[in-house]
Amino acid sequence: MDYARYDRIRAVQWRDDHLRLLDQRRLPFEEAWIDCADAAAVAQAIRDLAVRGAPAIGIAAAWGVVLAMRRGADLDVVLATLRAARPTAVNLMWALDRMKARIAAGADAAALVAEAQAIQDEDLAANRRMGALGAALIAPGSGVLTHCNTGSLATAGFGTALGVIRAGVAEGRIARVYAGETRPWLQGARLTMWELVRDGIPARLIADSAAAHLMKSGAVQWVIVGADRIAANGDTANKIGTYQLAIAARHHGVGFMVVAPSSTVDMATPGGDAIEIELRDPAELLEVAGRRMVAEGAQAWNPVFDVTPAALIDALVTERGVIERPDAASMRAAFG
Ligand SMILES: CSC[C@@H](O)[C@@H](O)C(=O)COP(=O)(O)O
Repeated sequence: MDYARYDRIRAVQWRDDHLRLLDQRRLPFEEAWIDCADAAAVAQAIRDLAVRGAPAIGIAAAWGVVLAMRRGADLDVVLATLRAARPTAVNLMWALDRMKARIAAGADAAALVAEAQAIQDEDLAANRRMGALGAALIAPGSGVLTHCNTGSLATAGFGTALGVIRAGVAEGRIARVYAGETRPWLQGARLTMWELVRDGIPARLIADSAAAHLMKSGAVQWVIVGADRIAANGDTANKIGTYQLAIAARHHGVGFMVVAPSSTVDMATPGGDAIEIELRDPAELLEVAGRRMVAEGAQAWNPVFDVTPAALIDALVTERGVIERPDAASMRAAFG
Protein backbone atom coordinates (compact mmCIF):
# COMPACT_ATOMS: atom_id res chain seq x y z
CA MET A 1 0.00 0.00 0.00
CA ASP A 2 1.22 3.51 -0.81
CA TYR A 3 1.11 5.64 2.34
CA ALA A 4 2.66 8.75 0.68
CA ARG A 5 -0.33 10.95 1.50
CA TYR A 6 0.38 10.36 5.20
CA ASP A 7 4.15 10.65 4.99
CA ARG A 8 5.00 14.29 4.47
CA ILE A 9 6.34 15.81 7.70
CA ARG A 10 10.13 15.86 8.26
CA ALA A 11 11.07 17.46 11.59
CA VAL A 12 14.82 16.65 11.54
CA GLN A 13 16.59 17.90 8.41
CA TRP A 14 20.29 17.82 7.62
CA ARG A 15 21.33 20.90 5.61
CA ASP A 16 24.99 20.19 4.69
CA ASP A 17 26.50 22.50 7.30
CA HIS A 18 23.84 22.57 10.01
CA LEU A 19 20.90 20.65 11.45
CA ARG A 20 17.37 22.07 11.11
CA LEU A 21 14.87 21.08 13.76
CA LEU A 22 11.17 21.86 13.79
CA ASP A 23 10.78 23.41 17.25
CA GLN A 24 8.25 21.16 18.97
CA ARG A 25 7.88 23.54 21.91
CA ARG A 26 6.11 26.01 19.65
CA LEU A 27 3.69 23.68 17.88
CA PRO A 28 0.83 23.80 17.04
CA PHE A 29 0.81 27.61 17.08
CA GLU A 30 3.93 28.20 15.03
CA GLU A 31 6.06 26.17 12.64
CA ALA A 32 9.40 27.60 13.74
CA TRP A 33 12.76 26.03 12.89
CA ILE A 34 15.97 25.96 14.91
CA ASP A 35 19.31 25.84 13.12
CA CYS A 36 21.94 23.96 15.12
CA ALA A 37 25.49 24.77 14.03
CA ASP A 38 27.28 22.67 16.66
CA ALA A 39 26.79 19.69 18.92
CA ALA A 40 26.17 21.88 21.97
CA ALA A 41 23.13 23.36 20.26
CA VAL A 42 21.87 19.87 19.41
CA ALA A 43 22.31 18.72 23.02
CA GLN A 44 20.46 21.80 24.21
CA ALA A 45 17.59 21.13 21.77
CA ILE A 46 17.32 17.55 23.08
CA ARG A 47 17.34 18.64 26.73
CA ASP A 48 14.73 21.35 26.13
CA LEU A 49 12.41 19.07 24.08
CA ALA A 50 12.74 21.19 20.93
CA VAL A 51 13.39 17.78 19.40
CA ARG A 52 11.84 14.82 21.21
CA GLY A 53 10.64 11.26 20.70
CA ALA A 54 13.10 8.40 21.09
CA PRO A 55 14.12 7.84 17.44
CA ALA A 56 14.27 11.58 16.62
CA ILE A 57 16.54 12.20 19.60
CA GLY A 58 18.95 9.51 18.36
CA ILE A 59 18.95 10.87 14.82
CA ALA A 60 19.55 14.45 15.99
CA ALA A 61 22.40 13.30 18.22
CA ALA A 62 24.05 11.46 15.31
CA TRP A 63 24.01 14.68 13.30
CA GLY A 64 25.40 16.45 16.37
CA VAL A 65 28.45 14.17 16.18
CA VAL A 66 28.88 15.10 12.50
CA LEU A 67 28.84 18.80 13.42
CA ALA A 68 31.39 18.15 16.18
CA MET A 69 33.76 16.37 13.79
CA ARG A 70 33.44 19.20 11.23
CA ARG A 71 34.25 21.80 13.90
CA GLY A 72 37.19 19.87 15.31
CA ALA A 73 35.54 19.53 18.72
CA ASP A 74 36.71 17.00 21.32
CA LEU A 75 34.60 14.02 20.24
CA ASP A 76 34.79 12.21 23.59
CA VAL A 77 33.39 15.27 25.35
CA VAL A 78 30.70 15.71 22.69
CA LEU A 79 29.65 12.05 22.87
CA ALA A 80 29.38 12.29 26.67
CA THR A 81 27.40 15.55 26.52
CA LEU A 82 24.92 14.23 23.98
CA ARG A 83 24.57 10.94 25.86
CA ALA A 84 23.66 12.78 29.06
CA ALA A 85 21.02 14.95 27.38
CA ARG A 86 18.16 12.59 28.27
CA PRO A 87 18.40 9.30 30.19
CA THR A 88 15.46 7.03 29.25
CA ALA A 89 15.26 6.77 25.44
CA VAL A 90 17.91 4.17 24.52
CA ASN A 91 17.82 5.23 20.85
CA LEU A 92 20.03 8.14 21.94
CA MET A 93 22.74 5.83 23.31
CA TRP A 94 22.28 3.39 20.40
CA ALA A 95 22.84 6.11 17.77
CA LEU A 96 25.85 7.53 19.62
CA ASP A 97 27.37 4.05 19.94
CA ARG A 98 27.02 3.63 16.17
CA MET A 99 28.76 6.95 15.56
CA LYS A 100 31.45 6.13 18.15
CA ALA A 101 32.16 2.79 16.45
CA ARG A 102 32.65 4.57 13.11
CA ILE A 103 35.00 7.10 14.74
CA ALA A 104 36.96 4.26 16.36
CA ALA A 105 37.25 2.62 12.93
CA GLY A 106 38.89 5.81 11.60
CA ALA A 107 35.91 7.35 9.81
CA ASP A 108 36.41 10.77 8.22
CA ALA A 109 33.73 13.50 8.12
CA ALA A 110 32.16 12.09 4.95
CA ALA A 111 31.86 8.63 6.50
CA LEU A 112 30.20 10.10 9.59
CA VAL A 113 27.70 11.95 7.38
CA ALA A 114 26.93 8.63 5.68
CA GLU A 115 26.42 6.91 9.04
CA ALA A 116 24.07 9.61 10.37
CA GLN A 117 22.14 9.52 7.10
CA ALA A 118 21.89 5.72 7.35
CA ILE A 119 20.52 5.97 10.90
CA GLN A 120 17.89 8.42 9.66
CA ASP A 121 16.99 6.44 6.50
CA GLU A 122 16.78 3.13 8.36
CA ASP A 123 14.38 4.66 10.86
CA LEU A 124 12.05 5.85 8.11
CA ALA A 125 12.12 2.44 6.43
CA ALA A 126 11.47 0.70 9.77
CA ASN A 127 8.47 2.92 10.43
CA ARG A 128 6.89 2.16 7.06
CA ARG A 129 7.43 -1.57 7.62
CA MET A 130 6.00 -1.43 11.16
CA GLY A 131 3.01 0.50 9.85
CA ALA A 132 2.10 -2.39 7.56
CA LEU A 133 2.83 -5.06 10.20
CA GLY A 134 0.85 -3.34 12.93
CA ALA A 135 -2.11 -2.42 10.74
CA ALA A 136 -2.47 -6.08 9.75
CA LEU A 137 -3.32 -6.88 13.38
CA ILE A 138 -6.29 -4.52 13.40
CA ALA A 139 -9.73 -5.78 12.39
CA PRO A 140 -11.64 -3.51 9.96
CA GLY A 141 -13.95 -1.06 11.72
CA SER A 142 -11.79 -0.82 14.86
CA GLY A 143 -11.23 2.18 17.08
CA VAL A 144 -7.79 2.98 18.51
CA LEU A 145 -6.40 5.10 21.33
CA THR A 146 -2.84 6.42 21.27
CA HIS A 147 -0.70 8.25 23.80
CA CYS A 148 2.00 10.92 23.57
CA ASN A 149 3.36 11.74 20.10
CA THR A 150 4.91 8.90 18.13
CA GLY A 151 4.53 10.35 14.66
CA SER A 152 6.74 12.05 12.11
CA LEU A 153 7.76 14.59 14.74
CA ALA A 154 9.18 11.85 16.98
CA THR A 155 10.99 9.90 14.26
CA ALA A 156 12.61 10.24 10.85
CA GLY A 157 9.08 10.30 9.44
CA PHE A 158 5.74 8.45 9.35
CA GLY A 159 6.01 7.36 12.97
CA THR A 160 5.86 4.23 15.10
CA ALA A 161 2.46 3.89 16.81
CA LEU A 162 1.17 6.79 14.73
CA GLY A 163 2.62 5.06 11.66
CA VAL A 164 0.46 2.03 12.43
CA ILE A 165 -2.53 4.35 12.81
CA ARG A 166 -1.70 6.09 9.51
CA ALA A 167 -1.40 2.71 7.78
CA GLY A 168 -4.56 1.39 9.44
CA VAL A 169 -6.53 4.44 8.30
CA ALA A 170 -5.09 4.23 4.78
CA GLU A 171 -6.10 0.56 4.60
CA GLY A 172 -9.60 1.28 5.85
CA ARG A 173 -9.14 -0.80 9.01
CA ILE A 174 -9.30 2.00 11.57
CA ALA A 175 -12.64 3.78 11.83
CA ARG A 176 -12.05 5.85 14.98
CA VAL A 177 -8.89 7.50 16.35
CA TYR A 178 -8.56 8.89 19.88
CA ALA A 179 -5.48 10.62 21.28
CA GLY A 180 -4.81 11.26 24.96
CA GLU A 181 -3.65 14.78 25.70
CA THR A 182 -0.53 13.50 27.56
CA ARG A 183 -0.13 15.75 30.55
CA PRO A 184 1.94 17.60 31.49
CA TRP A 185 3.78 18.48 28.28
CA LEU A 186 0.74 17.79 26.07
CA GLN A 187 2.51 15.86 23.31
CA GLY A 188 -0.82 14.26 22.39
CA ALA A 189 -2.86 17.45 22.38
CA ARG A 190 -0.27 19.73 20.78
CA LEU A 191 1.68 17.39 18.49
CA THR A 192 -0.34 14.24 17.66
CA MET A 193 -3.49 16.22 16.95
CA TRP A 194 -1.44 18.63 14.77
CA GLU A 195 -0.11 15.71 12.72
CA LEU A 196 -3.54 14.10 12.38
CA VAL A 197 -5.22 17.35 11.37
CA ARG A 198 -2.49 17.96 8.77
CA ASP A 199 -3.06 14.48 7.36
CA GLY A 200 -6.83 14.92 7.28
CA ILE A 201 -7.32 11.94 9.62
CA PRO A 202 -10.42 12.48 11.77
CA ALA A 203 -9.47 12.09 15.44
CA ARG A 204 -10.74 13.06 18.85
CA LEU A 205 -8.69 14.33 21.74
CA ILE A 206 -9.50 12.97 25.18
CA ALA A 207 -8.35 13.99 28.63
CA ASP A 208 -5.89 11.37 29.88
CA SER A 209 -8.31 10.68 32.70
CA ALA A 210 -11.07 9.74 30.21
CA ALA A 211 -9.20 6.69 28.88
CA ALA A 212 -10.75 3.95 31.05
CA HIS A 213 -14.22 5.38 30.48
CA LEU A 214 -13.56 5.37 26.71
CA MET A 215 -12.46 1.72 26.83
CA LYS A 216 -15.55 0.75 28.80
CA SER A 217 -17.73 2.35 26.09
CA GLY A 218 -16.47 -0.17 23.52
CA ALA A 219 -15.26 2.54 21.12
CA VAL A 220 -11.64 1.30 21.02
CA GLN A 221 -10.29 -2.18 20.31
CA TRP A 222 -6.56 -1.32 20.51
CA VAL A 223 -4.34 1.00 22.51
CA ILE A 224 -1.29 1.68 20.32
CA VAL A 225 1.82 3.30 21.81
CA GLY A 226 5.51 3.78 21.10
CA ALA A 227 8.44 3.06 23.39
CA ASP A 228 11.58 4.71 24.74
CA ARG A 229 13.33 1.55 25.92
CA ILE A 230 12.32 -2.10 25.78
CA ALA A 231 14.15 -4.34 28.22
CA ALA A 232 15.33 -7.89 27.53
CA ASN A 233 12.19 -9.35 29.14
CA GLY A 234 9.83 -7.14 27.09
CA ASP A 235 9.10 -4.60 29.85
CA THR A 236 8.60 -1.29 28.08
CA ALA A 237 9.33 2.26 29.18
CA ASN A 238 7.21 4.89 27.48
CA LYS A 239 5.62 8.25 28.23
CA ILE A 240 4.11 8.59 31.70
CA GLY A 241 0.54 7.34 31.66
CA THR A 242 1.23 4.38 29.36
CA TYR A 243 1.25 1.89 32.25
CA GLN A 244 -2.19 2.88 33.47
CA LEU A 245 -3.51 2.61 29.89
CA ALA A 246 -2.15 -0.96 29.70
CA ILE A 247 -3.83 -1.90 32.99
CA ALA A 248 -7.14 -0.40 31.86
CA ALA A 249 -6.85 -2.08 28.44
CA ARG A 250 -6.36 -5.53 30.00
CA HIS A 251 -9.32 -4.95 32.34
CA HIS A 252 -11.59 -4.07 29.40
CA GLY A 253 -10.36 -6.70 26.94
CA VAL A 254 -8.81 -4.02 24.71
CA GLY A 255 -5.60 -5.00 22.86
CA PHE A 256 -2.35 -3.26 23.83
CA MET A 257 0.20 -2.81 21.04
CA VAL A 258 3.75 -1.39 21.41
CA VAL A 259 5.38 -0.22 18.17
CA ALA A 260 9.09 0.59 18.13
CA PRO A 261 12.14 0.05 15.92
CA SER A 262 14.72 -2.50 17.06
CA SER A 263 16.93 0.48 18.02
CA THR A 264 14.59 0.90 21.03
CA VAL A 265 15.30 -2.65 22.26
CA ASP A 266 17.96 -2.75 24.98
CA MET A 267 18.97 -6.36 25.57
CA ALA A 268 21.59 -5.17 28.07
CA THR A 269 18.84 -4.09 30.46
CA PRO A 270 17.28 -7.21 31.99
CA GLY A 271 13.94 -5.76 33.07
CA GLY A 272 11.93 -2.60 33.58
CA ASP A 273 13.22 -1.99 37.12
CA ALA A 274 16.67 -1.30 35.69
CA ILE A 275 15.46 1.45 33.34
CA GLU A 276 16.27 4.97 34.48
CA ILE A 277 13.13 7.08 34.56
CA GLU A 278 13.69 10.73 33.71
CA LEU A 279 12.49 13.20 36.32
CA ARG A 280 11.90 16.67 34.89
CA ASP A 281 11.35 20.12 36.33
CA PRO A 282 8.22 20.24 38.53
CA ALA A 283 7.44 23.54 36.79
CA GLU A 284 6.19 21.51 33.80
CA LEU A 285 3.39 20.32 36.08
CA LEU A 286 2.86 23.43 38.16
CA GLU A 287 2.54 25.71 35.14
CA VAL A 288 0.50 25.66 31.94
CA ALA A 289 2.03 27.56 29.02
CA GLY A 290 4.35 29.35 31.43
CA ARG A 291 1.55 30.44 33.80
CA ARG A 292 1.48 29.10 37.34
CA MET A 293 -1.72 27.09 37.95
CA VAL A 294 -1.01 25.76 41.44
CA ALA A 295 -0.81 27.57 44.74
CA GLU A 296 2.59 29.11 45.41
CA GLY A 297 4.52 26.90 47.83
CA ALA A 298 3.02 23.67 46.46
CA GLN A 299 5.44 21.00 45.23
CA ALA A 300 5.17 18.42 42.44
CA TRP A 301 6.72 15.11 41.37
CA ASN A 302 7.26 14.88 37.61
CA PRO A 303 8.46 11.48 36.32
CA VAL A 304 8.00 11.63 32.54
CA PHE A 305 8.11 7.90 31.74
CA ASP A 306 6.75 4.73 33.28
CA VAL A 307 7.27 1.02 32.67
CA THR A 308 4.58 -1.30 31.35
CA PRO A 309 5.26 -4.91 32.34
CA ALA A 310 5.61 -7.26 29.37
CA ALA A 311 2.69 -9.32 30.65
CA LEU A 312 0.32 -6.46 29.76
CA ILE A 313 1.57 -6.20 26.16
CA ASP A 314 -0.43 -8.15 23.55
CA ALA A 315 1.75 -7.31 20.55
CA LEU A 316 5.23 -5.85 20.16
CA VAL A 317 5.78 -4.63 16.60
CA THR A 318 9.30 -3.90 15.35
CA GLU A 319 10.57 -3.79 11.77
CA ARG A 320 11.72 -7.39 12.32
CA GLY A 321 8.21 -8.66 12.88
CA VAL A 322 5.46 -9.04 15.47
CA ILE A 323 5.98 -10.69 18.86
CA GLU A 324 2.75 -11.62 20.59
CA ARG A 325 2.84 -11.49 24.41
CA PRO A 326 6.60 -10.77 24.53
CA ASP A 327 8.70 -12.38 27.26
CA ALA A 328 12.40 -13.04 27.87
CA ALA A 329 12.45 -16.12 25.59
CA SER A 330 10.71 -14.52 22.61
CA MET A 331 12.79 -11.35 23.00
CA ARG A 332 16.00 -13.41 23.06
CA ALA A 333 14.90 -15.30 19.95
CA ALA A 334 14.20 -12.06 18.07
CA PHE A 335 17.00 -9.81 19.34
CA GLY A 336 19.61 -12.25 20.66
C1 LIG B 1 8.25 7.15 18.38
S1 LIG B 1 8.29 7.99 19.83
C2 LIG B 1 8.18 6.84 21.17
C3 LIG B 1 8.40 7.52 22.46
O1 LIG B 1 9.60 8.24 22.40
C4 LIG B 1 7.23 8.45 22.82
O2 LIG B 1 6.09 7.68 23.04
C5 LIG B 1 7.59 9.22 24.06
O3 LIG B 1 7.42 8.75 25.15
C6 LIG B 1 8.24 10.53 23.85
O4 LIG B 1 8.60 11.16 25.05
P1 LIG B 1 9.20 12.63 24.98
O5 LIG B 1 9.41 13.00 26.42
O6 LIG B 1 8.19 13.48 24.30
O7 LIG B 1 10.51 12.54 24.24
